[in-house]
Amino acid sequence: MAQYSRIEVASVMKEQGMVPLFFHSDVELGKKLLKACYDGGGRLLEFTSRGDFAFEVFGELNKYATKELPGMIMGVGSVTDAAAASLYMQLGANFIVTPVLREDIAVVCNRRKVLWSPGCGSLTEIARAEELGCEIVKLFPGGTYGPGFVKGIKGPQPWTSIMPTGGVSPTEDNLKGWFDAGVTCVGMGSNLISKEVIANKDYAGLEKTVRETLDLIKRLRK
Ligand SMILES: O=C[C@H](O)COP(=O)(O)O
Repeated sequence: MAQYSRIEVASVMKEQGMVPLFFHSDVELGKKLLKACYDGGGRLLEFTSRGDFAFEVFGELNKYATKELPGMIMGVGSVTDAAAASLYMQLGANFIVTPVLREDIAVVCNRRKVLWSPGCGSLTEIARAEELGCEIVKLFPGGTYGPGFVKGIKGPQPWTSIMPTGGVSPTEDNLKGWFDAGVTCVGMGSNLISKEVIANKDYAGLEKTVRETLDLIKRLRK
């Protein structure tokens, strides 16, 4: 079961300002990516459920993180149904991210007091997610909506915590736009843990980018 309460998870998401995410079916490679993010200062990561053996791979990565990376919070994204959410929680997922708002997933996560973040694309969906107890909503695909959409939502709903995901990149221009608009954190996959990083096994490069991006986010928030 989850090792961190949803309050702890939400607070690390907010503090870190970024949720790195990836999928790979190779456990050993996944451990190296995880370690690079951790050594770069990351303390929370989303493994996306996007391919063969995702359950097994997550189970192994979570065991590794629990044993070798103290304080690392592991969650699962791209979860599309309540059965999968339940299984991932059984494997120790500390949070669940979904591409769409599904009330059955909200129910199973709430029952176990596990933070869930649904992909939303309208103010009506966001409001419904909050009624169901969502703390941080994922704006998906974030790049399609843009920072202007976030600014618009923060007008009538200043309490809403938003995590744009999809098309976010670790550049100053891109992140400044999002944080100036008032996001709580951003989700970052292919522009951070890129195909090139994986193909070249550039773990040192990933560690450096994670460190620099976390520093950049701190600076942008001042
Ligand atoms: O839900 C995850 C997103 O599809 C990741 O998008 P990204 O690779 O553009 O960061």
